Amino acid sequence: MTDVTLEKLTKSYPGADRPAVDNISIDIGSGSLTALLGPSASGKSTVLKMIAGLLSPSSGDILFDGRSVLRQPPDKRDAVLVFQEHLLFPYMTVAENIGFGLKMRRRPKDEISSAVDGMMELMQLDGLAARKPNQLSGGQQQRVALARALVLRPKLLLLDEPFSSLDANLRVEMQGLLRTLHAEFDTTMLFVTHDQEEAVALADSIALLLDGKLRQHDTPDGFYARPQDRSVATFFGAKNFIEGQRQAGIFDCAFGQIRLPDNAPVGGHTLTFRPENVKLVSEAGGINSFPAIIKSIQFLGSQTRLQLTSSDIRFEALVSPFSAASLQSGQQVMVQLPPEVLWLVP
Ligand SMILES: Nc1ncnc2c1ncn2[C@@H]1O[C@H](COP(=O)(O)OP(=O)(O)OP(=O)(O)O)[C@@H](O)[C@H]1O
Repeated sequence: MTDVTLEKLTKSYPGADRPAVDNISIDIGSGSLTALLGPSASGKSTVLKMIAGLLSPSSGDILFDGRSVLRQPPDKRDAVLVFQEHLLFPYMTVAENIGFGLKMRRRPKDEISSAVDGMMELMQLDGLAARKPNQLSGGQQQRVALARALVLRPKLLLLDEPFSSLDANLRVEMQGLLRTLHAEFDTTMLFVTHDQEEAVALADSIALLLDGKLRQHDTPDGFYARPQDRSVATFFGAKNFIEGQRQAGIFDCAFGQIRLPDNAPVGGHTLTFRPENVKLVSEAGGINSFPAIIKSIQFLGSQTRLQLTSSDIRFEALVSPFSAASLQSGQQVMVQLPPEVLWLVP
């Protein structure tokens, strides 16, 4: 396991008008499963390649367990990078692909063969040893790519959009497998994804990159409960942003005097709350409750989306289909925003 620290890491490609990676500082804890999350072109792959040693930073440092690795070539970093396109050797069998790294390290033949057998079993690749990559499904190819990386027992495993080419069911299966592997191997894992749901489902910490900058590094629930700013909240699906004035523990806005939680950040002037945290209540008078008119109702299967307005301010709620069963557009309802689900962003 390796603790990875990025210190003011910056990469500017020649001719670009802004750095692809801009002054990123972060500590990726030893043994963690961390997602590097961001939309396309936010700099995720560039960070991964610099950590793997395939690209040199323009400035800043990369430390493994407190020591700079900038002068170490990729093969000396004990970090293995698995690409989205698997990049298996097409002319080698599955077993040869998996054993390739150990062969390069000149390990004895019987050691390679037992390590390969062990990985084939762990990755549920039994019976496929003699196949060539083009005789495998996409999911099987991804398993072979993971096996080829993990057989080297790297201290750091880097995965670039590992499951993006797989269909939804296979994706969920591979995500489960990755979590199992993380629990089984003493490896720090850092994976790149543009999919916020995948990051939340898999990672124990998420680093969000937007335009090459690190916007927030937090636990998955931290991004929902405590987004640092509006762009972070929006990336995580927040819809409700209400302008107003903060006065101590109260937010004065179109909904009235809304009581804030004690930990609401100082300096925030926009109230945000998740649609799923809006409560429908039967009576007026509760804390942070106010009337609203239903503008539209959309059945989504396991939830129902309500578009609401109160004092001409639109907001969204997600409620259970059961509690929405008797509702109609145009109807007035009482809603409640419990203080603990509220947050302020700048
Ligand atoms: N070799 C290169 N030369 C010049 N510019 C590059 C190079 N590689 C990447 N870039 C640019 O750097 C920026 C970040 O690219 P990067 O591939 O790191 O983003 P990403 O977040 O991984 O995107 P994606 O999810 O689309 O793969 C982009 O604007 C891209 O065009």
